[in-house]
Amino acid sequence: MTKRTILDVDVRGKRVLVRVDYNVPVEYVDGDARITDDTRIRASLPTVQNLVKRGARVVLMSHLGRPKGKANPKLSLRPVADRLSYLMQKRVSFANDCIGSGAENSVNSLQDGDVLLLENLRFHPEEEKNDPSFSQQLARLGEVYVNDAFGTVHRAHASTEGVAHCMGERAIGFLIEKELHFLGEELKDPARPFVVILGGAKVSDKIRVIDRLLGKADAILIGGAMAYTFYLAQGKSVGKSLVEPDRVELAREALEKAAARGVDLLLPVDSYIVEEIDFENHQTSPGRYTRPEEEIPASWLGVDIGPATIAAMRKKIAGARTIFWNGPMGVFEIRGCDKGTFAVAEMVAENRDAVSIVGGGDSVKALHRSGLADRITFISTGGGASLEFLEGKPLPGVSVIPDKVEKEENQNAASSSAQGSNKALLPV
Ligand SMILES: Nc1ncnc2c1ncn2[C@@H]1O[C@H](COP(=O)(O)OP(=O)(O)O)[C@@H](O)[C@H]1O
Ligand SMILES: O=C(OP(=O)(O)O)[C@H](O)COP(=O)(O)O
Repeated sequence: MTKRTILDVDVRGKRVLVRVDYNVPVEYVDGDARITDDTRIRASLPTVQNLVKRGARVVLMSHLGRPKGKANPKLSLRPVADRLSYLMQKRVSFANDCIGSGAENSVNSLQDGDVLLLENLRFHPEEEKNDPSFSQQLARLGEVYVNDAFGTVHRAHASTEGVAHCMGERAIGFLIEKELHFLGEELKDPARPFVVILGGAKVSDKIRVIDRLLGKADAILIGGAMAYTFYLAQGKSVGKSLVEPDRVELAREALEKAAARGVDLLLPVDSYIVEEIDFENHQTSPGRYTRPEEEIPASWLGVDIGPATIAAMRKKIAGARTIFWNGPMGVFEIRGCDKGTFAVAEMVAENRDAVSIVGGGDSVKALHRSGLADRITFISTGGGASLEFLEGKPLPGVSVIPDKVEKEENQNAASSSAQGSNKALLPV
């Protein structure tokens, strides 16, 4: 059964509250925010443009980063409104808050076909708590609820789940529809060997997924900060590397399970290490590679995989027939710590016999930086979301949208093909 989409809803003259994922990478140069990858904004355009064309009053809402429930000017969505306006060649207004009288006044002044972006939802702690009264305040801003935030469908937050229960009309947008369709088709019965590459910094979230992936993948290659929690589980020292001590037990269980099931769980055998890292100014102290199997000294931290690890990964990636990659291999934003990530991008791109899927905000940014994005089969806007989909878990942001009724399915088969341009592959 497929989900109701925006094509199943009459939107003309209605206030349509759309959850998008505009959690884009942002860097600050001389105090000014610069969006360094706008894939997620571009990916929302088919839905937003379709709603505008059909005379909806479009109210967009998103989070940006993890401000922990407090307003933080560095995580304002205002620069995103400017980029969206540029991409649409159309005025996009901005509300300084996502709830309250200011937001309601901004929404009420919209005309048919206008677009408004609300300020960062996560400036309110109630968003991530899925607080019912916060959901009701959001629901006052629209008659129709649309979820098109694929990157955030695995979160049961007020804007992705709670608010939908307060609104009569609900649907998914074209981005979620396309992602579910592609990932569903390709990952249902993946061509083997199926190789999953995992890295990045969201260790506590993503390490939980490994347990289920052990039943699906033939090999799991680990890099990024994720690797160091596994090192702890093996009793190795990790110095000052980013680790999640609460997840060491999970990592130990995953290692045991992988061995018992004969799944290749490949951990780095060497790392690029530094003594100091300044994320804000993109600098590190001079670094060096560890020798294979050398442990990380106490005052150092691992910030990339090393050449021996890259060589070991090359073999696995070259032989794969399906590749799923989420999470950079190191702090690729900083020169010197980017070699592992770009090497993996190259290896994935080089394997022309495999279906390759790369997902996640930062992974996709790295892929674009590598210049190899057009050699990847599918670029997903979701990292954690696509992993949870692969794991087979219900996604709260999708479950909350009703299924199509049969009559609608038949009607839309015709109207979707007529609207083919709205469903083009990601404009990346
Ligand atoms: N060894 C490491 N130590 C600290 N941060 C790391 C390390 N390796 C990768 N990262 C960081 O992980 C971040 C991306 O992680 P994550 O959000 O999990 O990926 P994605 O957005 O692709 O899902 C990047 O900003 C990168 O700098
Ligand atoms: O960037 C995101 O996920 P991703 O890093 O897994 O791609 C989404 O916007 C979700 O963000 P969250 O992991 O802070 O809930």
